[in-house]
Amino acid sequence: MHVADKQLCALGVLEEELPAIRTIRSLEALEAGEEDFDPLTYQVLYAVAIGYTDDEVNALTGMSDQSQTALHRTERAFDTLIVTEESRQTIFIPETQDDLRRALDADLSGWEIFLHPVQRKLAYQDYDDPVLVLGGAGTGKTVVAMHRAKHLADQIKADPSRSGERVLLTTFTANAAKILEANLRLLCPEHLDALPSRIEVISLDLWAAHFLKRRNHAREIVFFGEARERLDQLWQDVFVDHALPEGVSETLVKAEWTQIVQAKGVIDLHAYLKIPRTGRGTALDRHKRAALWQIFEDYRARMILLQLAEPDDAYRDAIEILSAEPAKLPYAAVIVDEAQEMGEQAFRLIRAIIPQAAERNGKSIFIVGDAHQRIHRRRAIMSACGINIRGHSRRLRLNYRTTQEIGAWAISVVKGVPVDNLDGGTDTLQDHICLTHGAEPELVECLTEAEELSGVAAWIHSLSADEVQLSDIAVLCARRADVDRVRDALRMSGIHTMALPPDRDETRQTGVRVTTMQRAKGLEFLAVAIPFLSATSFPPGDAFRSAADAADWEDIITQYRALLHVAATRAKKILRLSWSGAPTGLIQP
Ligand SMILES: Nc1ncnc2c1ncn2[C@@H]1O[C@H](COP(=O)(O)OP(=O)(O)OP(=O)(O)O)[C@@H](O)[C@H]1O
Repeated sequence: MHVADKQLCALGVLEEELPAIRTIRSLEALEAGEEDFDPLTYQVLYAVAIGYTDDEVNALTGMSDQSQTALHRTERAFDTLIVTEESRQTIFIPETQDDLRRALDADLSGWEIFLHPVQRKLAYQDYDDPVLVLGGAGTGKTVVAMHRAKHLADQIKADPSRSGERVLLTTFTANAAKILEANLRLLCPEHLDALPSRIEVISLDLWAAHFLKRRNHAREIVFFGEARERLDQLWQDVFVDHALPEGVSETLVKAEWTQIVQAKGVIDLHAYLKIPRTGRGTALDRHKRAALWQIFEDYRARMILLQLAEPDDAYRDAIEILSAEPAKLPYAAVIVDEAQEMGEQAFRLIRAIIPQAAERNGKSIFIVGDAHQRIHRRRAIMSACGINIRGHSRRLRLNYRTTQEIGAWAISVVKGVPVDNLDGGTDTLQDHICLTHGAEPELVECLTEAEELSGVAAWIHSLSADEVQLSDIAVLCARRADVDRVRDALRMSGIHTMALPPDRDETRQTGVRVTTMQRAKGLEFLAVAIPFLSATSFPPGDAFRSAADAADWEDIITQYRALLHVAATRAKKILRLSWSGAPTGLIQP
């Protein structure tokens, strides 16, 4: 690619740096020479090299100052932020008096005021087809999803003939939905508080459960806990009554049930014999499949007898009801966050809530996700579930949360792992850019776990001495049991802790946040410690309980890579990783 000197200078490159720039022949060489350039020059060169247009580069460089400003929460008044033409392009300008008052009065985060032009366009444009937004951790996918919800709810509010319509903003877990709702309350409380509310925020599991309850569905949907144990017992009863085909273990039967039969919605032997089992590690011939089908039928029959249902059953039942009465729902749109965790039945349900025909009447589907962060094993190809994005797939590339140093480390954990784009293609973080710089992640090798724990406590004390708020620090663990251990150790060192911040109200409480990596999804902290990354603890031994063969084993390792990637990308500025003995093979110390 040739870019003229004049053009580079117009984008902000210093003239005296041009000779050095002209020696660079590849992106790798540019990355290696980062230290040699002025930071702004580097940012411009990088953006040009990965194909940004001049306008995008200008927006990016103008943007970085303002996002920094917002993240540091300086006291600048809102009207001084919108004086320049450049900032007008890059920020979200309040459209109502209420929005403006909130922006001026409240302690707002960056995302409530700023939107990058790419984000703004995505959230505020009208589309004829479903839209998919991909982007690495911290690129503002959730922010875009929230602004999209606000935009669509604004349109409903503005048109009295649409009164009663609403936007369904959904995500994978109830915890993530809670966080979303708390943030949305800052952006557009009037839509949540309206009667009836113009935006409904709920996990898809719960949505399906409520929907079926209103339709007098008799079966209890089993998510976890005591009912889950009853299903485990059911499997044991079924195994007593059936001989397993040669070479097939109980673990394999259960994995086949979850990952093929339930995930793909297979309901009869004929379909099961024909279904492609892509990704499964153990071959099953016709004969074995027929034998397994008897086991599956028996398990299903017993489950129905006990009036229990698995989440995929619930999705399927809801889809069936909706297919018979599609027009009755109030939803003008479905917006999906964390879409990488949604399986086939979930996408089919979303399609059933907004059937294709309804798109002609202005109803819409908007999906955001990042398969690098898939921490559960469900996956799907959206177009195979009837959600055809017809080229409406967009990528967000700028990471507003983590420093370049933390981002690079987090990406190294998932490097080489093939990652999908939720629609049958592949995805990559090659063009991911972090907007800020900071210290390298601290990698700490210890002799024992006790030493690790006292190291984490000393680290927290030193951050406190540097005036970092305890509530801005998190310790993230792979296992629930470790959360308690960490809390005990920190308490002994005189450090106040809090198990989990489920919503905004609690973020005001003091105390270091100690939680599992899974529950940290959707959150962010100034400083994050991740202990217990030794070869014997990460992944934890019991993680492999459901592995039926080598392919499952690999899958679980990939899942734990993603989990560590998620945990590391929760850190905005400081990341500390530790292990005792040998480190996990998932990191390069
Ligand atoms: N245009 C922007 N200007 C300033 N800050 C922004 C902007 N967009 C997003 N942010 C901030 O970046 C951080 C990450 O945003 P968000 O949580 O939406 O990203 P994400 O892509 O959903 O992340 P993840 O996939 O890791 O959950 C948040 O602190 C958000 O406020």
